[in-house]
Amino acid sequence: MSRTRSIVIKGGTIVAADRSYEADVLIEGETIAAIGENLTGDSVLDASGAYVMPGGIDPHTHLEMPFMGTTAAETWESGTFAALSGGTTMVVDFVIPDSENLIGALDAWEARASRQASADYSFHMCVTGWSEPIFEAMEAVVARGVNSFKHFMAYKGALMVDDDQMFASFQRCAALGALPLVHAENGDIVAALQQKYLNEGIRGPEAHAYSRPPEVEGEAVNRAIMIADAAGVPVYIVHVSCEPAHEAIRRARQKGMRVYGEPLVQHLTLDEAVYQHPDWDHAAQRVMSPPFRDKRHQDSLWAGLSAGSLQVVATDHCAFSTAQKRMGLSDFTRIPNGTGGLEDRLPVLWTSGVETGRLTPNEFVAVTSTNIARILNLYPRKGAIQPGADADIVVLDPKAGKTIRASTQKSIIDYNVFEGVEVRGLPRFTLSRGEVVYCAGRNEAPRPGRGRFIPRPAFAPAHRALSTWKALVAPRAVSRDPARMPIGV
Ligand SMILES: NC(=O)NCCC(=O)O
Ligand SMILES: [Zn+2]
Ligand SMILES: [Zn+2]
Repeated sequence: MSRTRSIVIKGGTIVAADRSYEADVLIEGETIAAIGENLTGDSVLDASGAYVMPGGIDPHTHLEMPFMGTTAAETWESGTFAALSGGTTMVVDFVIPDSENLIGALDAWEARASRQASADYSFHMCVTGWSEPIFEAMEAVVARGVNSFKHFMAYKGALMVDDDQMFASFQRCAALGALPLVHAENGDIVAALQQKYLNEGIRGPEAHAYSRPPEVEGEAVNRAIMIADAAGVPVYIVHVSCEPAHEAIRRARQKGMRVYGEPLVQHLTLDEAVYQHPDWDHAAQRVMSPPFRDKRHQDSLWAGLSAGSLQVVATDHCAFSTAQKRMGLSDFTRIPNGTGGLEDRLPVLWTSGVETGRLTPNEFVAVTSTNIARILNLYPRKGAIQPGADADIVVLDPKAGKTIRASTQKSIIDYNVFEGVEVRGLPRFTLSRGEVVYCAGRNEAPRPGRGRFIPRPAFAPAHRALSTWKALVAPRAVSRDPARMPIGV
């Protein structure tokens, strides 16, 4: 019988969310077998001078997403290769059903992913309406290992749900032990502002930002949090871009509410000046919702990450080609919304976060991997360097650097929103379930289809705690002595 081959990662500093220490990591097969000194194995990966971290988890991607009359050009094959080469070993993508057939949509996403993905993956299911079949299907979705449901408060006339639909779906999430996610922008106000700028003849990408001011996001985040509280369920706000949104999350968490906030690496580092760029393509390539903001909002997001009021840094990787962006040449509302970042999230965050002292290396691991593994009930299989965990590991070299260029990226998109940015903190090796899937200096793509669907059970610990508490404090009928009741009614 053949013995499982082992690998030892030697000479590095293990950086976990809670501490850093020097040790070797022994991998047998797909999992971590031991952590200690002087470990031996069949082969050795040299991590001297480098950090050994849990592989990044990007909980917000839209690979090959059908959206705004086209389909995001980044495929599962190119997107997951890009992810691995940037140190991200797992993505969580959004299934968008175009009918009440949630399971059919899940099957379609799974078919694309299982054929092409080289990184592990999981899914969130989108709830884009409300009906008895959707209510029923949500249970079947959870049984398939998908424990999170996304709701869009924007994209009126397309994906947007109203408050009553969202409340009904949140209640269903509470009962099923699932986590609701929310794209929080007031879709009615956005639609009205879009019309106003079109009427005024402001038709370029700059109007995209004008029509989605921070207040529109702040209002929606407050509303989503209140609706979640009324439904008795935790809530996760995606792509938090500004202080009013962060403020709502911060305030709720101070009251003990179980609310999570996810800024994107793009919102932390790129600003709204891009929409004023004289080159139309440059501005349109950066159109996403919510739009990039000014420095005041970026400072708020950074503060939230170090203070703990924001927990996760994602990308919302939803990448369209320049040709696709030009669908909105004469009308900004037709520019497909979305930007890329999967390949660049870790190096950009390392450079702008850890190298500047805004994040410690341990906080970096927390916001790129461990926190989301906990929130999505994947921990410690993912998001941890410990015996028994999947050997999803990035050996990050803090001295290795590059200038980001679309011409050299793994992503198949013809531009990069971080073009020209100098970064350090590049992967020397990326391992996915014990296999070296990326090695700096070698341009070998991993095998498409090697990635695996990772099921996520319902009732994460925070969900269980909140439902216990809500049951304890739920309104109850007062039991009265009949002698103290009025007679004759
Ligand atoms: N964010 C964005 O502009 N596009 C992707 C879809 C979404 O998350 O709203
Ligand atoms: Zn969104
Ligand atoms: Zn998104």
